[in-house]
Amino acid sequence: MDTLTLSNDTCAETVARRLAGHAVNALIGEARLSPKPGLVDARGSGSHDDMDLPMLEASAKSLQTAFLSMALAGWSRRPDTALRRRIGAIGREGEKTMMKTTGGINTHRGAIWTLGLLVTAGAMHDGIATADDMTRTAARLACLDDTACPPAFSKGGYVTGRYKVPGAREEAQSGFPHITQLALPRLAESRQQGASEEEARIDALLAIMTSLSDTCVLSRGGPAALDAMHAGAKAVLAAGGMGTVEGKKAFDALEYAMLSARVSPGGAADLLAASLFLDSVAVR
Ligand SMILES: CC(C)(COP(=O)(O)OP(=O)(O)OC[C@H]1O[C@@H](n2cnc3c(N)ncnc32)[C@H](O[C@H]2O[C@H](COP(=O)(O)OP(=O)(O)OP(=O)(O)O)[C@@H](O)[C@H]2O)[C@@H]1O)[C@@H](O)C(=O)NCCC(=O)NCCS
Ligand SMILES: Nc1ncnc2[nH]cnc12
Repeated sequence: MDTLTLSNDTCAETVARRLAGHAVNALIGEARLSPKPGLVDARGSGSHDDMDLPMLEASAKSLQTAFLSMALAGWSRRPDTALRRRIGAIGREGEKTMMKTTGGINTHRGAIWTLGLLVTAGAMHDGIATADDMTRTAARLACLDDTACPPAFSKGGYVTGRYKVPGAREEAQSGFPHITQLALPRLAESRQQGASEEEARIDALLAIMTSLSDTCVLSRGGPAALDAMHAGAKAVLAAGGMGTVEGKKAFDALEYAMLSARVSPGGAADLLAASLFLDSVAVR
């Protein structure tokens, strides 16, 4: 191996480890963030009776290897079908590892998809890219067919077909608009307005919840629950967000509604984790 190859390999490994580490940290940061309506957080299990914070943290840590493999596979490459198939295969292995870790509970299937694409995209740009570069490249990858992916029933596939709305696949294929147009701008705005870091992150989650067709909410609660989530999240932000007394009051009402309907915005949680990932690795 010549010196150039060796240094390129070393660089790939260093960048891939950094990206995978940030992805896991983003998942842990999302899981610990409190309060979140309906979701598992540091206070409890929200609308879930099969998940808790230690399980989410263990699940996040178990995905380090999958994210590392995706980043190594994507290093300095352009999007093509071979790469799409490769990360699909790694993603399915990651799902198996997650399921083994959680005893069969689906904690992070959507996150493996969203963060997997973004980690790969980051490595395709050699670890030096803006959030827009990474989301655009991830979208190109998501638009490619993974012909090796076995067809299987999914709740997301069922509700997106039934209610004619976009789901996780379409969010990625359209360049993650809920991250680039809602979460990241809101995170910056709330920080600038003097909200604490925790409050700013909750505001970013709420910004996603104002508009996402979250298939977790749809499959448990139908369109009425989804509409209530959109309206409730808008009310919190319109009241000034989590950094204000009125915003916190509106948040309590939203949380009460989501817990009563036993719904939980798992898709929005994944997109928040992906936003935190981009916030920590993207070049500005
Ligand atoms: C392309 C895939 C994402 C599959 O998508 P599909 O929609 O067909 O399948 P689902 O199994 O439904 O997974 C989608 C998960 O994505 C999250 N999500 C939901 N809505 C959106 C949205 N609009 N935009 C982005 N992301 C979204 C969500 O994941 C989170 O919630 C899960 C927990 O849900 P919960 O309802 O609480 O738990 P369940 O046990 O499922 O239900 P209950 O019984 O409790 O009610 C958890 O996974 C969170 O992460 C959706 O669940 C992709 O997964 C795929 O093709 N995979 C194959 C392998 C591959 O290619 N991997 C990727 C390599 S990069
Ligand atoms: N905090 C959380 N609670 C429930 N489901 C999730 N999926 C991803 N993050 C989650």
